Amino acid sequence: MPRKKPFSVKQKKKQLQDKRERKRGLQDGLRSSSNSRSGSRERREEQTDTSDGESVTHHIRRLNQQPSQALGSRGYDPNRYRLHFERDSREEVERRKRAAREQVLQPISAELLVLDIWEVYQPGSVLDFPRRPPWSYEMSKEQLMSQEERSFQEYLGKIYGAYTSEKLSYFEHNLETWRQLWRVLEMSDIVLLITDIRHPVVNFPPALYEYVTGELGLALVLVLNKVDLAPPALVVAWKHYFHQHYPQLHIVLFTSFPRDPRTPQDPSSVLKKSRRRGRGWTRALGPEQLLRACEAITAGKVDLSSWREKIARDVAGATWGNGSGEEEEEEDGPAVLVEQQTDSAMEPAGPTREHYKDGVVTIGCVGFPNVGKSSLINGLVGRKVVSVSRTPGHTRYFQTYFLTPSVKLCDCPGLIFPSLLPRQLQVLAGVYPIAQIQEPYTAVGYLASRVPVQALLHLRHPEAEDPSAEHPWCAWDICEAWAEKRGYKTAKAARNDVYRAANSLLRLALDGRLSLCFQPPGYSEQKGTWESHPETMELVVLQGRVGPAGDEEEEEEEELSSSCEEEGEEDRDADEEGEGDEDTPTSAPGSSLAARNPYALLGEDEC
Ligand SMILES: Nc1nc2c(ncn2[C@@H]2O[C@H](COP(=O)(O)OP(=O)(O)OP(=O)(O)O)[C@@H](O)[C@H]2O)c(=O)[nH]1
Repeated sequence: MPRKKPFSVKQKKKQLQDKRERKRGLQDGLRSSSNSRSGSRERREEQTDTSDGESVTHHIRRLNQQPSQALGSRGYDPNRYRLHFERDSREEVERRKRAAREQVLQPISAELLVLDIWEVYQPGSVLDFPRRPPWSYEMSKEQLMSQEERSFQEYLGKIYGAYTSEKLSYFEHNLETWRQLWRVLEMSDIVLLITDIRHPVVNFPPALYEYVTGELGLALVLVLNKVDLAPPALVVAWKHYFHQHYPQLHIVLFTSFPRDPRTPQDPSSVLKKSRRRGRGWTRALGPEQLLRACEAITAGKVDLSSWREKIARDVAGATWGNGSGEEEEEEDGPAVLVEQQTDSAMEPAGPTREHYKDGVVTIGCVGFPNVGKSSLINGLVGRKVVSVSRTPGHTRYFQTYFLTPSVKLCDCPGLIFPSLLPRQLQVLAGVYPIAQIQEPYTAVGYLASRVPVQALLHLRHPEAEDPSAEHPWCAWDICEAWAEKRGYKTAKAARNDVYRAANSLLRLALDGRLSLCFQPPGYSEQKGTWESHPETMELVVLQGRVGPAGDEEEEEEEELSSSCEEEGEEDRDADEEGEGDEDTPTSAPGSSLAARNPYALLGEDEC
């Protein structure tokens, strides 16, 4: 019998650790390395980068884990494109929790709601996005993959070599997601960069602008989306800001859920959720503008008359989908949604790019998570063809859809580019799945320093005996007061559930019910000019024209007891939004709730 090899304690420990990891991997429903390009790395909690001879270790947190039952049933790994972020260290989380309990919140003046794109992205620095390294047909698939891995690790190494983790924003560490961007850019004739109008600078990486308009020589359309959530004057000011600094952009204003900015709303609307009924997706504002931009770009090389006819039909009410929630057969377009989750779909395109192949224009929709890419596609089509969710990272692989026989739309998963944005602001911008945040309190503090949350929600300070007396507030107090008001209790000790309250507040901000809008430099000084700008008037009229009529939307008040959220509020943002059963933000510009908000920009003097 062969003698057993001696085994050190250290080796034994390592063996056990590996075994545990393997087991955990299986429970997580992760695929075996043979099916995954990232291979065994997928199961590790750490990534090690060795560029520059230095070892840079990134502790990665993987979000949006899918249940293992989903594995394999449709022939692909649902966890392959999960969000991968650098994990906040335990010390950092503890430090932030302490700060949330101790730091008294100071209101921040309107001037500081300015976001400077140069500070956020430092154009020309290593805060770039990863590119597909050069390749040739002689390379095997494995060679190609490992070259991409290496180049990605070098990219990460450069960023971590230049900035400390504390300075860096959350950004995507999953190479698979970047591969999706590469593929979408290779396929596209026109690139749509979709941004949220409340903070378009957050969603506008200048490196992408340079790459698309310069290196690729493609047209870039900037979509300022969700314009229903900002005052029209601010929307127009942002439009001009981007025109001035990025002259090659085509800019389109869009909202999938228009509402009339002139209609005053009940201040208590912050606690109401509205359900969309009636024509739903067919009311989107912006398809006509987008068509005009595409007509200008294609300059007659593609026949877009079928798109123009479709818009005319939508406007006339004879739409492809009547918005009743029932799917309709399409009259003149193949109703094909192609899910591109296969490896072959992800392989690089040939070196020569054929524009407008077969007389079809391919429009790639890219942008950060949660900016409304999928909603925009639904809004263009006029019915739900791709699913929409509050959870960032919901779209996991790119999908294509023929809007008309000559117009192909391509929906890319949300991408988080590296920047120097505070992580709290990223959370409020919907980049991080709220239900999975380790420490939500400082993000609440960030919000409450800029929006008078206590006043808007009529919160009573937890230590206040006399409610009329002034009390200094910290972020924790706000969460505690909201838990008290909503009746959120912990299951074990029936104490105020502060974590749940913090999540709930962040969701109100994300939905636009607590409004936090940033402004371009110089906006406050020229506010009057923007308010009387002809384009502002035009936008008001346009939104009023397509905004929902009274019978198409109804509002429901959420009860102030925890029982109304028995489903588990932690999971609410994970739900896919269904047609006709959708929470929509109710704090539109001009709402009196917003009007009482001295820090946020919404309708300060509109009511
Ligand atoms: N108020 C308002 N909300 C919108 C609009 N468009 C999308 N939303 C909401 O924003 C959230 C995200 O929308 P999606 O269309 O799923 O966003 P996405 O960019 O595809 O997100 P990922 O799948 O994470 O990449 C959902 O809660 C939508 O209801 C809009 O025009 N106005």
